[in-house]
Amino acid sequence: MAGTNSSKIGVLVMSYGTPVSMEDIEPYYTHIRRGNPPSPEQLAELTERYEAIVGGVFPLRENTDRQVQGLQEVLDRLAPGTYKCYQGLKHAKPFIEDGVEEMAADGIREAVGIVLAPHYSIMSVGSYIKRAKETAEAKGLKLASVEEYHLHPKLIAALADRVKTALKLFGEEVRPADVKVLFSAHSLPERILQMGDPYVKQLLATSEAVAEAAGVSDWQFTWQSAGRTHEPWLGPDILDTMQSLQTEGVKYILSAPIGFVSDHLEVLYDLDIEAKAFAKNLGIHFERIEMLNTDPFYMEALAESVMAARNGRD
Ligand SMILES: CC1=C(CCC(=O)O)c2cc3nc(cc4[nH]c(cc5[nH]c(cc1n2)c(C)c5CCC(=O)O)c(CCC(=O)O)c4C)C(CCC(=O)O)=C3C
Ligand SMILES: [Fe+2]
Repeated sequence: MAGTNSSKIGVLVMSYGTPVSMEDIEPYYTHIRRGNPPSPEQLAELTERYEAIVGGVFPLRENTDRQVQGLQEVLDRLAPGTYKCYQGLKHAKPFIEDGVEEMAADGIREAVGIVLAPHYSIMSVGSYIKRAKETAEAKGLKLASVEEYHLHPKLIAALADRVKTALKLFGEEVRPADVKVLFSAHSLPERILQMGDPYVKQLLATSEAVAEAAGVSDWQFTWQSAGRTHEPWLGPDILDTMQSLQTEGVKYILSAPIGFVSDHLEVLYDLDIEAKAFAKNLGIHFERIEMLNTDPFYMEALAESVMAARNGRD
């Protein structure tokens, strides 16, 4: 049995994490809030949002499991017997640290970390990688990392394909040119702008590349899912943007949440329930592109990024 895993390169696949059950929402939320438990009102509000989208399993958990498995399959095809994937979550078990420890326990000496989020921000991908590197160092494991893949040609192709497909959801009478495509991503506190963070620039670059590949000329980028804290968050928010678009006479909106890769709360609730109802009130027909989940092109973009990072210097 010796050496079956220890000769492999570990791949730490990192994702946000989601609760395992309704009872688990409180400890999960407390972890997101760096150990400060939410107020009863905050907890009730988040629980209601999850109740609206969860039918049994929390969708992000299933999707992350499938994405890790899908990446393993592509890596096995491209480089048989070379890589072994492990999961590491930011706010739920198995935590990022657990994933690195599991690799170390399997005898793995060399690994690559990648986050299931294509755009780099110090507050998102940067913090995942920092935690992974700290544990790897403590365990004597060499860890390279993929910092971004927001312009990977296969990611752009997969997203453009989804935009083109979704433009047909408005019906035959509606010309694609009459539809406003609204790219969006998770807002972050405005102070990232003073930190020289590449997040905004990368999101605009992805939006532009996808619009071009899909032949879309009428598009805009907007933020969504801002936190409810006292500091200012990046705007405009998607609801405000839709309000302005309505006054400009826009009747059809295609939502393209390119900052996310899975069906989860920010998509299934914030867009499909909240934004859709808001649009309906404005008399706007609102549709959304399908999320990437285990899209084969997305899985290949991840696999190629992992292989490139392994061959790279860091
Ligand atoms: C940049 C970014 C991404 C995208 C990149 C990435 O994927 O990493 C992302 C994804 C996600 N965010 C998620 C869930 C939540 N995020 C929260 C709160 C926060 N998000 C933040 C940032 C991000 N979040 C920040 C700065 C906060 C404030 C607290 C803090 O400073 O950390 C809260 C608290 C309540 C609320 O504010 O709504 C929840 C429940 C889920 C899981 C959904 C599910 O379970 O289906 C996913 C994929
Ligand atoms: Fe979040």
